[in-house]
Amino acid sequence: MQTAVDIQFDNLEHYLKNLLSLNLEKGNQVAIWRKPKSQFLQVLIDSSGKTKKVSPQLEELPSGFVVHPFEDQVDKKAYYLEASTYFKIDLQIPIDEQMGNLERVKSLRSPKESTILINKSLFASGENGLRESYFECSKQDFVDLVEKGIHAIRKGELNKIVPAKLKKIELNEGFDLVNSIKSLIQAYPNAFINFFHIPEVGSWLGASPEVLIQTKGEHFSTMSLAGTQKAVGDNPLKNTAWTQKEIEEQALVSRYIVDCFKKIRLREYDEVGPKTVLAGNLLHLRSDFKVNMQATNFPQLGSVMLELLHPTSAVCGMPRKEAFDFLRTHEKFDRSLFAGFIGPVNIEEETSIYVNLRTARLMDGFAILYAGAGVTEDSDPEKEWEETEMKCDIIGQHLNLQNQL
Ligand SMILES: C=C(O[C@H]1C=CC=C(C(=O)O)[C@@H]1O)C(=O)O
Repeated sequence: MQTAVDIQFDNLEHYLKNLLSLNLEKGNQVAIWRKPKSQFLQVLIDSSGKTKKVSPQLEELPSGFVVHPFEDQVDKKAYYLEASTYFKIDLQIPIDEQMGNLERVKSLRSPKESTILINKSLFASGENGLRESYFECSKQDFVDLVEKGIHAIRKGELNKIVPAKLKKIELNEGFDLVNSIKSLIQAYPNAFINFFHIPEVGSWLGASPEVLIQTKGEHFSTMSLAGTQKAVGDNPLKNTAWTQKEIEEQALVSRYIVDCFKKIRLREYDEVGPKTVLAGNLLHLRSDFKVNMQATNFPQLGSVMLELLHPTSAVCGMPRKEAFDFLRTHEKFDRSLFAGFIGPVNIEEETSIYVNLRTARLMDGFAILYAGAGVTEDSDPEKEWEETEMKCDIIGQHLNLQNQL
């Protein structure tokens, strides 16, 4: 075995495979992410050996990573990985030129050996807690749910609803997590690429397009993201037309955010948009909201808005309570962490919480993909189904890659 001093890694993948195999084997909790448009891969390891839950009073938390399911917990708490170790890797610099800034890995395994060990630890986990979510959702189940939603909207019980489905796909025997992370990073520069592993909860991999709340210094931001179509042609951002249904669907999410600001009597905010944005090979409509927390005297706006916003009408519906009750009654599976929120807290003086969308739960031999679609009065169930298929593909395409062992 080589010692820490003379260990040489061929490349980023080789280093990450060694780092992950060692930490997963030890039972550590791990979060790895790359923020939209960033050149850094950020790595957090919680080696406390304890699964922790905290109230998401973000401003008071030490550096960490939060993970909250779609449903509010009885105790209103989120899983919390504390940063026993935190560092970042510059994706534009060869790994051997930045070893001094990275977590030391004290033994060198071949990529193949590391991948086998990663899979052993990755899949040994997650047996507790969220098991009831393993359920197959047929096309008919989803279409029926959309029709029920449209019916409830026509009766005036709801304005908008976001039914979801789950889709089980087989994983190749040599599933290569690190290769999938790398592939997602390259494919989706505008997404929040994330992987997290909490032994008692499970392992998830995703590429979220949606910020729930972000705070940096005195700046707070959030966004309303909705309306989906496939990006086609040379310049989809300029040449896309949106239907009334999609415009309304997104406007309802913006209205939801503005209603939250109203609840706390916050009047000074900037709203820009909606504009067309690219998320993978999909287009959405997005409006950005910004608040100066110092000027408005709202130092805790991050936590306050997190509580008010989640789950937004981009993943649940409007009115929130009625939409939530509708999904609880009619959606036949547990969303688990899908459409919950995840992200780094107080790391480098920034907090960035994303909606857990375009995501997969990694299981032994298979993955569960999740996707929802915003339904309004004018929705076509068949089209909503196709939309969820496209959303599932965003992650699904990057799981069973050519085996590179
Ligand atoms: C619920 C999802 O996306 C939301 C975010 C953007 C566009 C959406 C839509 O067009 O329905 C959804 O509201 C999902 O990806 O599963």
